[in-house]
Amino acid sequence: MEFTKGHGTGNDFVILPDPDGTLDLTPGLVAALCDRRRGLGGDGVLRVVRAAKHPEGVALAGEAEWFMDYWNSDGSFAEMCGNGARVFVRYLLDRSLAAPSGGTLPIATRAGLVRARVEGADVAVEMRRPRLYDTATATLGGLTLPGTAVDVGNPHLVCPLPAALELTGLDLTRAPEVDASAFPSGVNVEFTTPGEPVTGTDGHVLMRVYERGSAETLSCGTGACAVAAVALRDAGLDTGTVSVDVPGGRLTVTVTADSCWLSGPAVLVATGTLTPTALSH
Ligand SMILES: N[C@@H](CCC[C@H](N)C(=O)O)C(=O)O
Repeated sequence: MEFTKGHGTGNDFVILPDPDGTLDLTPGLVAALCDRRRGLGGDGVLRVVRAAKHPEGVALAGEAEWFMDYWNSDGSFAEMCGNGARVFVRYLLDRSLAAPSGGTLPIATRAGLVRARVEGADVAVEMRRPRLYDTATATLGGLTLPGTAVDVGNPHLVCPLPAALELTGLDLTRAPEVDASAFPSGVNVEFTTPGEPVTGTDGHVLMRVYERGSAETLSCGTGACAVAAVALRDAGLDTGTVSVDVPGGRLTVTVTADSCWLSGPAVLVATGTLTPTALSH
């Protein structure tokens, strides 16, 4: 089985080419691949499959040739992965499996069609405009923080820290507790503090994230979009550009009237051959 390893600001993925959708990808195999000691290691798996050959992609096959079949490292599915989409596009271009037309490349995802644009070392993807729809709390080590629930195709809860607390002080080795009735399918939880002003942007936020299905990661693209939308709302703005610093680097988010662009580096680091029978699943 051929694989490629890639990442976007440290959010890392095992990429599996499966153009005709013949691979028997199971939750157990995904978890074994993502195991950092016994497998290849990753926050998730990106299966590269023709939209026409995947039951969840076929409806978009007329608009996009490729479907991003994203799985979290615990073997669960997610509707969307912003960094994954950026790395997926880097892979398609690197392997000459697709080429932008009119500057953009469409890909199909469980959250619908996503358009991508290459900007040198960066890949930008256009996703739906984040929808701020509720309030909820997250509890971490006895500390309960209010937050904003945000839909970016997948669910997020954005919790700004009180001024006295530092992001680096949070213990994210365990999942924050959230109200399960507010998030019946689980939620990704972002913790934020304000950053220093960055030239050319309307905001600068620092964030850490505990991802549904993958625990703490170095970056979360959809999480950055959720965080940017909350920062803009808190600044009294409806649209704008926000720099979001994650432990793995910097993402730039531009929220427009009807969509959201996520931009940052997307890197492929290795390609090889895997022996699936050697994986403990
Ligand atoms: N890291 C991703 C988000 C991956 C999915 C998430 N864990 C979920 O279950 O919704 C990103 O870059 O957006």
